[in-house]
Amino acid sequence: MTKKIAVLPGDGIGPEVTAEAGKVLECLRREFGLDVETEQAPVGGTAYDAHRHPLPDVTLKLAREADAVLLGAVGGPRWDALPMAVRPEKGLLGLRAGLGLFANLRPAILYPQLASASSLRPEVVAGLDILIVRELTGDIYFGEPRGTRTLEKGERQAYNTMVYSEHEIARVARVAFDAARRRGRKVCSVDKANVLEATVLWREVVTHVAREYPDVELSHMYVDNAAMQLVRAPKQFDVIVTGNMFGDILSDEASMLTGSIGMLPSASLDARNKGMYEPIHGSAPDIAGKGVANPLATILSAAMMLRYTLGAAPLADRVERAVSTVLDQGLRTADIHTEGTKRVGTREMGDAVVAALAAQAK
Ligand SMILES: NC(=O)C1=CN([C@@H]2O[C@H](COP(=O)(O)OP(=O)(O)OC[C@H]3O[C@@H](n4cnc5c(N)ncnc54)[C@H](O)[C@@H]3O)[C@@H](O)[C@H]2O)C=CC1
Ligand SMILES: CC(C)CC(=O)C(=O)O
Ligand SMILES: [Mg+2]
Repeated sequence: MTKKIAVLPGDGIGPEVTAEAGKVLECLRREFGLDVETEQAPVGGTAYDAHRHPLPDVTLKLAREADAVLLGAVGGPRWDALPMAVRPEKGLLGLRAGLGLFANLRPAILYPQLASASSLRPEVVAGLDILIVRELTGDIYFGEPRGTRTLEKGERQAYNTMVYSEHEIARVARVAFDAARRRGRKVCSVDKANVLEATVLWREVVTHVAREYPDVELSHMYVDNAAMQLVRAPKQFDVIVTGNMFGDILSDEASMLTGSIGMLPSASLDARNKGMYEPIHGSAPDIAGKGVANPLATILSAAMMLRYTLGAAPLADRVERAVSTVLDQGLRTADIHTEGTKRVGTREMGDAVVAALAAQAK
């Protein structure tokens, strides 16, 4: 049966990079018989401009009814002064919560061709393959109470609440342990249990869940140390499981080990592997509209969609192979450009991936 993909381009470079992933899906349809149809809807700032809300009902409905969602990015300076409740980022958080996407898989894999684009020495990152499993619907991003109040003497005070329940921790921990079983059988749980009660509970629950996985080695690390270890010796990690905020920050850090934030895809999954797929980066207002954004993170997110939700792992392999081919050809967007390689724009990079994919059908 035809699978439906909701495409939510969003803001800034979002439409530029999702357009290239769209071309890749179209190529898979044409050349390899992938049975999908796509439908677009607004999210983020562009949705606010059109509907006065960053997540209009029509978008949430489309996302709920679709088999999978492909999202670009949301946000930008144009909407930064809006009240928090209608900021573009709330549209994204609303989608994650509304679809129950509690597990965010962020693979940080170094393509060998990009070793010299990494911010670390090639020998430190060669062969890097880390999976960050970030809890996505809890923590300080969703905790109540939150807000701003005025104290007696007229000074304003703002507050947020870091909160985790046992079931939220246990379910994402199981995702991490299950993933570790399919790879290096090591999970490092990252927390701040020396200071924060919410993460004392995190550590307790992860330790408890680990008993179900005697074949997987569990370690714990404080987040400040983890941030340091990621740039000191990143290959010590196999699967990292952590909360929403720490995972957000550590995955941006890990992306640079692979050459660029423009290389890191993600899958946000519910309990039945229905998912939303998006690059880990934001709307990059500094380069939006210039045609220079790296579309590979979004194209690789579409590959994750093929693998996790559409049951088309062989096609996911093909897309990843096509990305490797264009890197072999020496094509680089500005963010991964190094001496001796050819600088290309967003569209040229997307077209090259499509050409490499189509060549596999010959
Ligand atoms: N998932 C989402 O939709 C996210 C949205 N945001 C929003 O995006 C806006 C900008 O946030 P920033 O903190 O600047 O983060 P950002 O990820 O948009 O950009 C950070 C830096 O990375 C570069 N970059 C990002 N993606 C790139 C790509 N594909 N190719 C080449 N370079 C790339 C940007 O040019 C910029 O210099 C904000 O409104 C923020 O709230 C931020 C992160 C995630
Ligand atoms: C709205 C933010 C939480 C988006 C973000 O930075 C992310 O998901 O990586
Ligand atoms: Mg982020």
